[in-house]
Amino acid sequence: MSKIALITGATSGIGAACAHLFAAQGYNLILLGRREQLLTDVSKHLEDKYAIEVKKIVVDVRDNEDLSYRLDTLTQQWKKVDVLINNAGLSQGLDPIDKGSIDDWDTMIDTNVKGLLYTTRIVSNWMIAQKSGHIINIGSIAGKEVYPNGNVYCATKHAVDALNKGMRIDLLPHGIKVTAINPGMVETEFSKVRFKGDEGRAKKVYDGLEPLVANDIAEAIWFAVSRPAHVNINDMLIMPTAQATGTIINRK
Ligand SMILES: NC(=O)C1=CN([C@@H]2O[C@H](COP(=O)(O)OP(=O)(O)OC[C@H]3O[C@@H](n4cnc5c(N)ncnc54)[C@H](OP(=O)(O)O)[C@@H]3O)[C@@H](O)[C@H]2O)C=CC1
Ligand SMILES: CC(=O)[C@H](N)C(=O)O
Repeated sequence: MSKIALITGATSGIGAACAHLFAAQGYNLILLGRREQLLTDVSKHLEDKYAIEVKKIVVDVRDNEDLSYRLDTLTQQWKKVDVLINNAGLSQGLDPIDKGSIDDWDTMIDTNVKGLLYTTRIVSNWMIAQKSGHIINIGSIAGKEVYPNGNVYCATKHAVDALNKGMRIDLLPHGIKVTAINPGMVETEFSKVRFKGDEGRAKKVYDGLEPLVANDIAEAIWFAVSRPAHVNINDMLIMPTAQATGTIINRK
């Protein structure tokens, strides 16, 4: 059976780019996201184009009960996951700590941290059973530096940074590789989501510079996954040439 990649947040951006790249490499895919139509469109396109098999799971990674149920009902064959890409995540707002929305904070913490934990808690056990696997955690430059008004989003990505290091220690004895991929600015739906659909404000983020595109990150992930058995990429920081630090550029 072909190798299997499980990708959270596969309906757009980096996750969708990873789905395309891994499909092109002949992987069968388990794709997760909340938007069913987008998931169906991506899945059908890839099955037609690459003659692979795709399992689509419409789920909110914040809902551990539903996530556990949907993953547990996969067949044993489909639980032989070779690569887990913990990608689902978002930012909400860009406000100073004294003005931030508690609901926004909860959404970011529940998605970026707890959603990643819930998924990993299940899939890591599948990998332990097969004594192999590779977990890719999508962090951010925001997990290395804090920028003005980045507060809670940066905190969630700092948490991912710590979790990545912890997973690497805990899972090494089981022959499981763990890698953090930390992008700078990537032009996806990220900023539109951050600014709650304000496309003008989202576009302004990238004014005057050439950001990364989703495939830049997918290719970096493929590099990490395709290293020989004795090599592990622990942590990769990938920035637009135009972005020297995590400081938000042109985001007002
Ligand atoms: N773009 C950037 O500049 C950077 C992005 N990152 C990180 O990269 C990752 C991917 O973001 P990016 O591709 O840019 O953004 P997008 O908004 O394009 O994609 C985010 C993906 O996550 C999914 N998602 C969000 N919330 C949930 C949820 N509760 N349950 C399930 N899936 C969810 C979305 O699917 P759906 O809405 O269908 O559920 C979507 O597929 C995120 O973790 C982000 O923090 C890191 C650094 C920079
Ligand atoms: C600054 C970044 O590169 C990142 N997209 C973020 O918003 O944290």
